[in-house]
Amino acid sequence: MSPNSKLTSTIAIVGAGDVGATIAYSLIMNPVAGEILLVDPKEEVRDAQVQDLSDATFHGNTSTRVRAGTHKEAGQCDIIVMTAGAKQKKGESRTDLVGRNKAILSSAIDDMKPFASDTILLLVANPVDVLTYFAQQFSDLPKNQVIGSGTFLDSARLRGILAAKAEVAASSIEAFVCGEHGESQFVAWSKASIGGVPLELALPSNIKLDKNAVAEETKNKANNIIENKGVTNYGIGGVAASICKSIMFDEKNILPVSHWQEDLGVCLSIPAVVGRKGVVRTVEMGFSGEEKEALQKSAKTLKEVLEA
Ligand SMILES: NC(=O)C1=CN([C@@H]2O[C@H](COP(=O)(O)OP(=O)(O)OC[C@H]3O[C@@H](n4cnc5c(N)ncnc54)[C@H](O)[C@@H]3O)[C@@H](O)[C@H]2O)C=CC1
Ligand SMILES: CC(=O)C(=O)O
Repeated sequence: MSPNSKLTSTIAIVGAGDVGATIAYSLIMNPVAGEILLVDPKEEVRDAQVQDLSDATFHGNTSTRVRAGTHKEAGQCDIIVMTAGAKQKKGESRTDLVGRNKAILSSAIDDMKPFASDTILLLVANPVDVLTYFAQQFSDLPKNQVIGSGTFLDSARLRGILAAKAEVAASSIEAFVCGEHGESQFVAWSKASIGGVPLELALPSNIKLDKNAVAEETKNKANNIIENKGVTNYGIGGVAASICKSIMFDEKNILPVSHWQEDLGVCLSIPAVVGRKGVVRTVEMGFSGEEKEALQKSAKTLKEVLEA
């Protein structure tokens, strides 16, 4: 898509803080929507973000207009990206945010109703898998239309780490983190490949891969960033914009997003086909026995948070 082609779609970003604004910026740099609405009860911050982001549209993207919007208007957009909520302070886990962010989600959804029938609600606020589940309950939208960014960000981090070790482009690596966007996540090592060749075979012979260390480094990356700058915003900015693009242009990319798992009774990430209808289908991964166990464990952890 040329940056100046006519774009007619609308994306609302509910929560115009660090993450919301960075997602908007990514959507300006990689044009997806004709209009981006920022929604936030902190009006001064929201309006300042609108002005700053509007300045960014002068450089190449004249198709996207950024403006302040209401929750009601957000409910009518093609995609609603939900970033409203508290973020972790140093030492806090994502699940520590559940009480505060469930209340914010519930009131924001009430304010947005009634939703356009084909809107896609994309959850980003944490704990993202738990909030995706609650958003499905509160919104009454079809479950395939309510998805979370899930382990897409963790998978991007994993690919970056593997790419540096293997000395190849991250785009040539196929590797997924699955399960919870949190402590119980796991790497689907049995499906990892480089250039279509199984990881073990494709790695240079002088590289000894410590899988546990790589999985831990991947999992801990958010905490390490938050420890030093207080927020993670650029990674999720790119990831959320990619999901929006796959939805808006009906690209049907396979993305590890959080979505409803009928057999597990929770929302968590398994790679899925993502298009204009949201999750089109979950990919049958053929997990190894160990990975199946890790998936069950992740679902159990999430159920405990849902039922607490
Ligand atoms: N899923 C992921 O991979 C990632 C998730 N996050 C999560 O994103 C969330 C947002 O993080 P930041 O932007 O850094 O926080 P922030 O504090 O900078 O911004 C949050 C914004 O939400 C707004 N807000 C509160 N209630 C609202 C409502 N009812 N309607 C609209 N806006 C409302 C606040 O006024 C604030 O401006 C956090 O929960 C954080 O943990 C952050 C990075 C990655
Ligand atoms: C904050 C968060 O969830 C992340 O950066 O992974």
